Amino acid sequence: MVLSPTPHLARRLSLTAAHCSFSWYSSSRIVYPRRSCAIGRHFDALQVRSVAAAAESVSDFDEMVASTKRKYYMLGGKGGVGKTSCAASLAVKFANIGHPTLVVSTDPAHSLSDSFAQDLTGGTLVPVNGVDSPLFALEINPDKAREEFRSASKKSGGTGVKDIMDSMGLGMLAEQLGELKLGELLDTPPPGLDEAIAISKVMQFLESQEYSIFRRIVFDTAPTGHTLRLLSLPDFLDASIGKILKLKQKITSATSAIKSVFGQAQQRDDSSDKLEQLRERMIKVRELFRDMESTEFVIVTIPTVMAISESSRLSASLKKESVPVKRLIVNQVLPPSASDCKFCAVKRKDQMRALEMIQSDPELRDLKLFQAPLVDVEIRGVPALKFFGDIVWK
Ligand SMILES: Nc1ncnc2c1ncn2[C@@H]1O[C@H](COP(=O)(O)OP(=O)(O)OP(=O)(O)O)[C@@H](O)[C@H]1O
Repeated sequence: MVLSPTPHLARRLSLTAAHCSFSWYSSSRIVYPRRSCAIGRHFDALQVRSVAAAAESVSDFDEMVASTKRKYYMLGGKGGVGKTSCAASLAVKFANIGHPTLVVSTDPAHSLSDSFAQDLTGGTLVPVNGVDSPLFALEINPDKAREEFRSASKKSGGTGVKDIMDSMGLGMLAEQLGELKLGELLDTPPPGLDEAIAISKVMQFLESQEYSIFRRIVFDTAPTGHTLRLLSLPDFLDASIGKILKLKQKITSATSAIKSVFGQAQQRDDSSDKLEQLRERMIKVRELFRDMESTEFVIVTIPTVMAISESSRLSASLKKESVPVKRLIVNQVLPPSASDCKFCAVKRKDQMRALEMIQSDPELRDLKLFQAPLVDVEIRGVPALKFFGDIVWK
């Protein structure tokens, strides 16, 4: 099969390197740009065969689009491997296939705006232009989300309650509160907190009727370290908030008894409600992460030993936490070439070694593999994302 990009796209993605020019061809179900520069043909044939062998369990994208039920895809991996490019291209592909889609960045260092070449900042849903079905993007403002959590928690269980207790001479309870280490949590939020709050915020959006149209939700997540901490956070926050609320209840009944003695009216306490809501949302985030029916974590990696080792650890952690993980994208794979560029040949050999690692890695070998070629232009804007997505998501 030969793919011929439109002249416009060919210009945008003029896949030409200093010494090579490209056309498109497919091997098995993988489509590669073919370079006309001359690397030994024998070597090339070997490379094509082994890349194809390494990718024997090539993805079945049909499975990802088949259902009209809402599905969540979380793309994550090591920093800089191409998570945003893959997430944005997947979102464009879903939308063009006919699924109204929302793409969300929960990475505190957002790059969705750069990827779509559109201003998507502001923490609200922004329509992405140039796709067939509705595609909206959302970059959660981590500072705002964290502030919301801080103010809700502080009012309900943090300094606010501690001050009240101190003023009432309930120092012992204040000490108990100290044991919760809430102050620490609020002042130096652990990595992953932004993301947990961001995801819970998205859940809040999606609960409303207005957003029920979305069938595919694609998350561009923060690098691996954040993800791993994020997985344990809902449990941690659930437990912390649970303790705070229990303590708050004790204090409230104590204070209401005192107040009734002095005939003071009870005041409605919104902060507890808010904290309870946050807790419920955290529980939903935890459930969402483990829902085999609707959620999938897609690992994005590149063909280097370091990145694949990290992906293996990520996969193991996800499985240990019962997070469904079925697919692996290997991005930036050097296309086969007919040139004798020494650098390319050495680099490709190196990549082959890394690709072979996947086949023998117990954490990765059973995952469905997607390969994305390294292209020599930035994948930026909807036409480029569409083009890239058509190569990757098959
Ligand atoms: N297959 C590819 N070919 C060429 N360039 C690529 C490819 N994939 C990604 N890039 C480029 O690499 C850079 C980083 O990509 P991207 O922002 O998607 O990575 P990321 O994993 O989301 O990064 P971060 O961890 O910083 O959020 C971008 O300039 C992007 O255009």
